[in-house]
Amino acid sequence: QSNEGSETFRYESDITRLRSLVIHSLYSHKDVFLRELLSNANDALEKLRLVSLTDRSVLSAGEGNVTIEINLNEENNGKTGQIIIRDTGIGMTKDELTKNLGTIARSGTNEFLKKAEEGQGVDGNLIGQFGLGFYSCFLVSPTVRVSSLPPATKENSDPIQHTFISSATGDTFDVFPDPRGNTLGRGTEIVLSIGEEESEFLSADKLKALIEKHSTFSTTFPIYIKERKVTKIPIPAPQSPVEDGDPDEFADDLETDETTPKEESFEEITEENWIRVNDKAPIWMRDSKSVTDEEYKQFYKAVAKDDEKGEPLGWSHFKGDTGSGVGFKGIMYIPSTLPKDFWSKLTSGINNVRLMVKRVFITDDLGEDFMPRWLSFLKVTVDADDLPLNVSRETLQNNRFLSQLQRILVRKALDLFSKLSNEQPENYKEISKLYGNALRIGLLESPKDKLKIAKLLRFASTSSEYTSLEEYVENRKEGQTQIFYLAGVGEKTEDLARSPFVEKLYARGYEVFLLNLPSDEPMMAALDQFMGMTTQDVSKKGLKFGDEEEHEADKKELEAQKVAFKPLLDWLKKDLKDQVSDVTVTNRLVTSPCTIIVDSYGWSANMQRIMAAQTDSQDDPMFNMMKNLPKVLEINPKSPLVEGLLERVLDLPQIDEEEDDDTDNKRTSEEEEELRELVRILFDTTLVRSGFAVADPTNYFERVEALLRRSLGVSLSAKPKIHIRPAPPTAKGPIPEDEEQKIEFDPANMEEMFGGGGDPSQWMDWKDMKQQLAVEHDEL
Ligand SMILES: Nc1ncnc2c1ncn2[C@@H]1O[C@H](COP(=O)(O)OP(=O)(O)OP(=O)(O)O)[C@@H](O)[C@H]1O
Repeated sequence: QSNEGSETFRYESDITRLRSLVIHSLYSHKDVFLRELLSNANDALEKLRLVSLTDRSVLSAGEGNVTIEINLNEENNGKTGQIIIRDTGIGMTKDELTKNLGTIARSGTNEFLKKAEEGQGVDGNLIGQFGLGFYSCFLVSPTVRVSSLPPATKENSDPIQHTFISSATGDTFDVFPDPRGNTLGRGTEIVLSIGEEESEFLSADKLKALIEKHSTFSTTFPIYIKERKVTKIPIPAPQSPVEDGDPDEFADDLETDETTPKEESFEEITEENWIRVNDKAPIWMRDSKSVTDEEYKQFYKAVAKDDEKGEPLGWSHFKGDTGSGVGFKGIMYIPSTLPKDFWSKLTSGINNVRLMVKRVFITDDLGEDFMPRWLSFLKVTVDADDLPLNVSRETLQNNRFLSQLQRILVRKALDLFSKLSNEQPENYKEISKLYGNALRIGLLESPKDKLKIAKLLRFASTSSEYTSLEEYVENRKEGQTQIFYLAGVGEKTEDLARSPFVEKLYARGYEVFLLNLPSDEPMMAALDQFMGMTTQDVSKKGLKFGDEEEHEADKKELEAQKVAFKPLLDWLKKDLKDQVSDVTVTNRLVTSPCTIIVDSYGWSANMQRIMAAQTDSQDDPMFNMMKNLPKVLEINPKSPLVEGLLERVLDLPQIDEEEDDDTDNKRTSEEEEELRELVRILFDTTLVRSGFAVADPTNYFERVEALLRRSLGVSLSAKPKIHIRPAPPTAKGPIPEDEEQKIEFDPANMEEMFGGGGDPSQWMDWKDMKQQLAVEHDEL
């Protein structure tokens, strides 16, 4: 090299690999170079600021800033040129230039090399995860020249500006004293030579757009860019004799054009101005009191490009400390729409948390389960004041800061929901419609927060279309210790309100939650207790009004009814012994003659339907066990129908218990057989009324028909008068050709046959569909 005092150094082997990997694998993400260089410049300026705290003299060479200049190569019509980035930061000595840029492997290197060489996700994300730093400049520039000058200090009172030169491919680099002398005053200058292929970067507008995209908030130091403005100034044309005359004289003359000034008569004036690019402080760094709603909404538009409505339903601007000394500031938004694929994406993670460190964007991929999936819709920007910039994702995930941050974000989210529910009740209705299901899942998945989440839920009930658990507890009746609810997935609340399980509670004036979301029942069961009350599925055993003790008369009446109805109970128990484990008298009914309940630990009818919707559940032993758990038939002693049944049973011919089995058949009188048929119909109907499925629908319909025949006086044995004409004998020979009717099984014809379905190969495989259903169920 011709530079005086130049020394040639060999790159460390890892660095050579890193350099070539960066260049090859990130080819399509070239524009990261600017972000990385600006981030380095910011670090250098921050370091200078730190040093200046103890030694003011280092600041003598002026303010801390970054400047970007584009020099076009005029010989080449501006198709090639240079980009020069200067900072007035801490700079580097000769030694530092050599070590920092060439010979010392940095923290993330090995991990990055491993990942990149395995071909794992070498894309924008990987760039975000690793500080690729300096070597990204080789993405756009085949040779890079760095000159640097540290400030004068006691230890180094007369620093000398040095230059580092390296090409993208060689395995050596040179360092020498800058032949220009100390031109920088302080700091670092990076000169990139831009070839024709990368000429898009030789535009101030392009660079400004890149800064806006990646680094608007990346530094508090001003970034200036030199803009060239070319203006054309007309040069007054020499006076012609024609123009001396009356101009109107030629007004209609086609030749007039000839008098307009020619191109040569313009002069180009180039003005160069330094324009500040990053003059806005990011809103999350500001005091929330100084930020207007409009500004919050504007920022939301920038972070939530996928929100069609573009307006958040609420936001929270927070700052704090993780407790381990890392301060942070952030903003979280509740979007006004859920992405269409939100529920199917729940398991694959949504990257809605943008982590910045000191305003430098680090990553929006903190791993699938950084935010609990039920809160993954929140759009969050968090800026930490202190985290190593070049941490990899693995080290990030193990970072204490992140696990603390995770807890804090959940808490902030719950606080935000709670604040909105108190302060903006109308808006909260919309929120709870959109996110109610997610919050229910949150209650199921986050036992620690279940009481907080429970307060955020809203339900319909027998007394209100929209109410909360807290309001429910407030409105409870004296002595009431249970929160009553009935769940029926997808059912209308009006229909649930008419269920036999609700009628007595409703008639007595107790409030019952009417729940129809799939997550409702498991959620209520998981909640178990709320403000000292327990949750009670009214279709299950264990319901208590709470005033039973005070009403001795009621209790006595029930006892008396148990005695009076004993013959009916005994008869039913015997007759329905395969279907129910017990038959009891109940006072939970008003007009319905009977109902079927399950044990408190069993699945309700609703839950059985949910579980049955799961593919393959029929073969699942757990499903079958839960499905066949004993049910109890409860009869309403006040129902005229039940009274009628009792009379019938009492009227049955008396059976002598002493007689042996041989005579058993004779004992089954015709009356008893008829009664048995009626009871079967009543039982099946009660199953349906109670939300269960009838075991054998064909049998059920035959019984109903028999009942109808009896009431119409039609003979039970009468057969339909119908003559069945058998099909002709098996056909022989080929099918006669008839083009019009011929339908060949050709996938290309499928569209016609089924009225359009696109490319059959794109159709969902039935197996996939089953799997998807299973996934949906699991999410539940
Ligand atoms: N503009 C600069 N001024 C002063 N020192 C610099 C400058 N740019 C780079 N350096 C030095 O060179 C080192 C290597 O830079 P590089 O960008 O490759 O990695 P890094 O800064 O350590 O990581 P990251 O890219 O995550 O910031 C830096 O640590 C710093 O010491």
